[in-house]
Amino acid sequence: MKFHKDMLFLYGVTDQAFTGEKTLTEQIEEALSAGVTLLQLREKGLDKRAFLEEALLVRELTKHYGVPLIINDDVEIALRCGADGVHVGQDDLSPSEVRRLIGPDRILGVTAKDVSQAKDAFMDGADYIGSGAIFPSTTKKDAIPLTLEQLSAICRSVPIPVVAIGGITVENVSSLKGTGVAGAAVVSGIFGQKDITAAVRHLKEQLLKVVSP
Ligand SMILES: Cc1ncc(COP(=O)(O)OP(=O)(O)O)c(N)n1
Ligand SMILES: Cc1ncsc1CCOP(=O)(O)O
Repeated sequence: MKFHKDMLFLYGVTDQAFTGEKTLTEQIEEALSAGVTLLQLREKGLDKRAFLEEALLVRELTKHYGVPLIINDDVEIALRCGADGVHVGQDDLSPSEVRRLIGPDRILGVTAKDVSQAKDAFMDGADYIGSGAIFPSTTKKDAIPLTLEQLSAICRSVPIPVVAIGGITVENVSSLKGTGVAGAAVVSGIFGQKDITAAVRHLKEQLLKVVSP
């Protein structure tokens, strides 16, 4: 699927920590049906086999809803499940190596915590940048905090779109206005909510006031 910045508008990122009453696939289906514009399958504890099984299932769901699927960190799983792309961080496989492995047509997302990392990611073939944590995050407690000014500088520094991540909720998402982001990537603000459908709807309503076309 060809990448477009609008895909970043409301980017749902999964985490098993929030399953319980609903399974991960039930949560994902609710988020897809409610209107997330991109989905990242982010698994930190699964072995390869279980991750692939899950990725194949989620691939079918995302196809059904016409939402592109990104796999966090694992290029092999992304290729084997036929995902639309991969997201890597600064401690993962280098973006240029990932680009070589996935080819020119799949989507490559790269985490950048400063302008220099963002510029490098762009030069190495990233389609978009993920920057955060913009607000304190209980999902990734070791995430380095970024100010809104740092986020704006990253947005200005590269010609590719930037999505903000970290502690984003319906209550604080409007603070991203004016930073230049193309959207918000959200874990607990979607998957940690009892009513995922309402969370997605409310986040999208707020994001319409934040993201300029
Ligand atoms: C959209 C998006 N942006 C940033 C991240 C963080 O990636 P990374 O730094 O590799 O950390 P982990 O997700 O692996 O914990 C992301 N996943 N998605
Ligand atoms: C993966 C990641 N990278 C920076 S913060 C974060 C976690 C975001 O989760 P939440 O939206 O629940 O704060």
